[in-house]
Amino acid sequence: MITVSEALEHLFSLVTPLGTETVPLAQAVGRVMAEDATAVRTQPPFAGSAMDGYGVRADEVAVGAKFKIIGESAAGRGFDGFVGPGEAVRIFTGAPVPEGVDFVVIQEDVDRFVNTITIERDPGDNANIRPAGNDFAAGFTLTAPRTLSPNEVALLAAMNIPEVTVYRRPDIALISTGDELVMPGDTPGPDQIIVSNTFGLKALFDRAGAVTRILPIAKDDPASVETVFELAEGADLVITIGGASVGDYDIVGQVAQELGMQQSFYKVKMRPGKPLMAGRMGEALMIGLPGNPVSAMVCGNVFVLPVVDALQGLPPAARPRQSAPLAAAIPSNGPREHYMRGRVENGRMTVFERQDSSLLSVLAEANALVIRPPEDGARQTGDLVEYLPI
Ligand SMILES: Nc1nc2c(c(=O)[nH]1)N[C@H]1C(S)=C(S)[C@@H](COP(=O)(O)OP(=O)(O)OC[C@H]3O[C@@H](n4cnc5c(N)ncnc54)[C@H](O)[C@@H]3O)O[C@H]1N2
Ligand code: MOO
Repeated sequence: MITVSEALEHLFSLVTPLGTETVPLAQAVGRVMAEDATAVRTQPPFAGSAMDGYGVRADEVAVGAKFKIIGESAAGRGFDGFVGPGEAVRIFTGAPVPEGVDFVVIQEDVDRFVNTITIERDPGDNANIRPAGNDFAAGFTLTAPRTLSPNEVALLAAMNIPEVTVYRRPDIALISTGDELVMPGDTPGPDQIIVSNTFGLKALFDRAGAVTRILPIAKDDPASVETVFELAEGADLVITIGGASVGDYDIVGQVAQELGMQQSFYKVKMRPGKPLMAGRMGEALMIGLPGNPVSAMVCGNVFVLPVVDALQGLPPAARPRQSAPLAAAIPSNGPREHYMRGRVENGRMTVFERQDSSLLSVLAEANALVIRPPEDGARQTGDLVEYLPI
């Protein structure tokens, strides 16, 4: 059996980043930018006032000083003239600072009588002026690749970039297998259960930028699995759930290979998630996830998300780990790398008692997978453990 990091390396070797497309800025959040974006203008393009008040000459600012108001500078409509000694301009936040002005006295520190102001309170040392280019200068570059956050979308807008070149969203086809499975809302027979992790996985992948199609559930017979595989035509990534282990009805690997899947690996030294498989299937990448709901979700986080990232042109790498001290002791680990469900709160990690890979109610409580190396000894309260945020 290979290790988790070896399996990830194998997966990355099967990935070729997808092509690119151009999208309007309003649809760019969460997408991976494919080309550097460079500002063609300086922001702000002029020295602007940071406050509402009166623009004057700094060397004249003193409590008791009087100024004559000679005009107004508003945002979008500046004052064209020159402001000389003893003169002031009424100025508003975001307005261009006129020539001659190098200090804005906020209006709360001033008494105004008709067209004259008197400084009543010490305005301090802050000139309340933002210099031109205070935010960024023309030529400033936001580098690619990066997954665009709302903050970066705002920055691109300020840079006057109306559309962005991004990597195409991966098309993922999700196939659940098993005679026992019915869709949520259907009426299950006495030996049946509701398909669940399919929906969790779609949510997980779509949040990472993919467009995930849930295909019809395949029955535990080769003809049915084959038919549903055909429906996956065109997908960048075909993901099966279940039928991956060694039971008589675990036929996914065999059918996939009959359809031309070139297997890269089968079985990983981890817990849960041991019966993971992957390979190439024509143009697509195929990943076979174990059926146990928590195993499927753990493998989705550990393996599929980095693949979704890499398909979208991000550097091939595991999702970053964090660390936290344990809130309570945990026993030693066995021979497989264990991804234990836990919850980090107020900087301390609680590892849950119940770790069976069928427990979605426990997974839903978790916000972390605590990573235990193989044969890791017992850990005490306060010991630092590594985890993957989920
Ligand atoms: N003799 C052995 N038995 C098992 C081994 C082993 O090494 N030797 N490995 C165990 C491990 S570990 C896992 S994980 C499971 C994985 O089995 P499969 O991938 O073949 O999954 P299934 O048998 O089809 O299903 C397992 C379990 O999960 C339920 N399931 C499946 N798909 C879904 C779905 N989409 N939504 C909700 N639940 C699903 C299914 O009903 C089963 O209860 O094998 C162990 N056995
Ligand atoms: O490794 Mo299985 O994935 O324990 O449940």
